[in-house]
Amino acid sequence: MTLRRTKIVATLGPASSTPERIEALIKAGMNVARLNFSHGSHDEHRERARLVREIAERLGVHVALLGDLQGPKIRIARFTDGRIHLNVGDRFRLSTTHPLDEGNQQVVGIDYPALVTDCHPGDELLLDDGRIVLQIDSIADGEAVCTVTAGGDLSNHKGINRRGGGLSAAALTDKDRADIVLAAELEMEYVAVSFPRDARDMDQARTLLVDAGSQAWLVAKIERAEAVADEAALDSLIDASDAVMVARGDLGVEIGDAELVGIQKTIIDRARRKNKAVITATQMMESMINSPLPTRAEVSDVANAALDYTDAVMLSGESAAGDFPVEAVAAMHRVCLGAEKHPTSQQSGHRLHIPFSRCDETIALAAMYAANHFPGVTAVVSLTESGYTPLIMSRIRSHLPIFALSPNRQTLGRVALMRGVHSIAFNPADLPSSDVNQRAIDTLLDGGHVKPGDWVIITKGDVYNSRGGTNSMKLLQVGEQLV
Ligand SMILES: Nc1ncnc2c1ncn2[C@@H]1O[C@H](COP(=O)(O)OP(=O)(O)O)[C@@H](O)[C@H]1O
Ligand SMILES: C=C(OP(=O)(O)O)C(=O)O
Ligand SMILES: [K+]
Ligand SMILES: [Mg+2]
Repeated sequence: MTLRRTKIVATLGPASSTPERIEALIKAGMNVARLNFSHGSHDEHRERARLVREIAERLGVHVALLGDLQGPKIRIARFTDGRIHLNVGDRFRLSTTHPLDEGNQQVVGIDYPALVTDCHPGDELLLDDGRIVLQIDSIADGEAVCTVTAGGDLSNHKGINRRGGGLSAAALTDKDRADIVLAAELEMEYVAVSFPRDARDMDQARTLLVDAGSQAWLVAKIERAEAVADEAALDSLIDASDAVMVARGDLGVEIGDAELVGIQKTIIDRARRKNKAVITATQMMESMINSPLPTRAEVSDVANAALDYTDAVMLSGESAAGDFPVEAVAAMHRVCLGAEKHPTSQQSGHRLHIPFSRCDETIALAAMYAANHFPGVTAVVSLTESGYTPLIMSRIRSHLPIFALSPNRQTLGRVALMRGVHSIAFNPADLPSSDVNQRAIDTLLDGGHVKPGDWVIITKGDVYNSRGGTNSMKLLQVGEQLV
């Protein structure tokens, strides 16, 4: 089977919570399951996480869990009937005093008192990633009175942005703190911070995670106008993270859709140069919420993100609440494989003229350079403790698979997000060091990933228990007698 390089993140929700569905999603190609803490209870998330772990183990694959914090996003509360429909010209009120469970056709509650002080008549509010637009007519008695200028269905908990940005509270809320503890309990491989303003927000989240006993890698969601206002702002957020997400839902609303495509390319490129993973998110297969096939535009969007060399493409409503979650994963799988055949996916000019700064980085990049240039090589193998070496390796464009061999379950899950990296459980601790390379090759042979006569490149460190320990690479021919 052809290994897909571009990874698939799928959000789990009501449409993807039964054991059968989760199994089908994994078989169709879900590499990372996203639990969105903006929706659902802790017990629901616990149960989904348990199912993902259990089913992945039974199927012999590694699927990472990504917890996505709600952050300071302002959301409407709930409707008595779950949803309403707004028409252009309707008058609709957002109220800081209306009961939170009793939204109706005229008014819905909102748990953000500052809305009425931060907003002014004439401001435009965008709901549900911009699908619904309200113009504020007046503000009085704790309510914003609005006219609908773009209508549609509106359901519980949809987000609110102001056109032009600048509408949100402090970065980590009390709810986020509680959700971080849950992420630690569930040993999630990744935690995403929503609406970080700068590196301090990321540092604060990291401290909270470490205090909760979590080893999760941190994802900065790039979704504020401020975060992409200049290169320094973007770079400082990337530097403070292990991975970033091009969170196009909110970002597109804040900066406008015309700017979005260029910014996506900039974020992917800068993240990769800084040895960070990157996820491209939101509305990638949006029409598949109601349709079993994507549009040509969606096919093109997913393929172009893959050609931009994103690590992963993401599904939100398509897999969480749509009618065709498994088909959406299958469509992404198919489209990514197609895009990866294009020559630009395989040729690299990565950091050709830029010095390296660390030993493991130098070995990782040299290994990939050698692999890309020596035609006999069919696989790159990294014996890794933390997953950091395969992360660096996978920053370079290549058509060769990178195998991350690790004894650490969280590491095996973590590499599931990285482009072109495939995980294999492998414990070198009890082997004499002279046997380790042969045993690694045998493992690849057993999995049908290489055949006698192939060349493989193996990287490793002298000790197996520290991040950043990789200091050697070896070029070996499969089947050759090793000493
Ligand atoms: N755990 C969940 N429980 C209920 N509904 C969910 C859940 N996760 C996602 N959804 C639904 O799928 C939609 C799209 O998912 P997503 O993009 O993750 O959410 P949002 O844009 O609201 O943050 C949500 O608005 C919500 O209606
Ligand atoms: C992924 C995003 O965040 P959320 O779905 O939580 O709004 C986004 O805004 O694109
Ligand atoms: K979220
Ligand atoms: Mg968002």
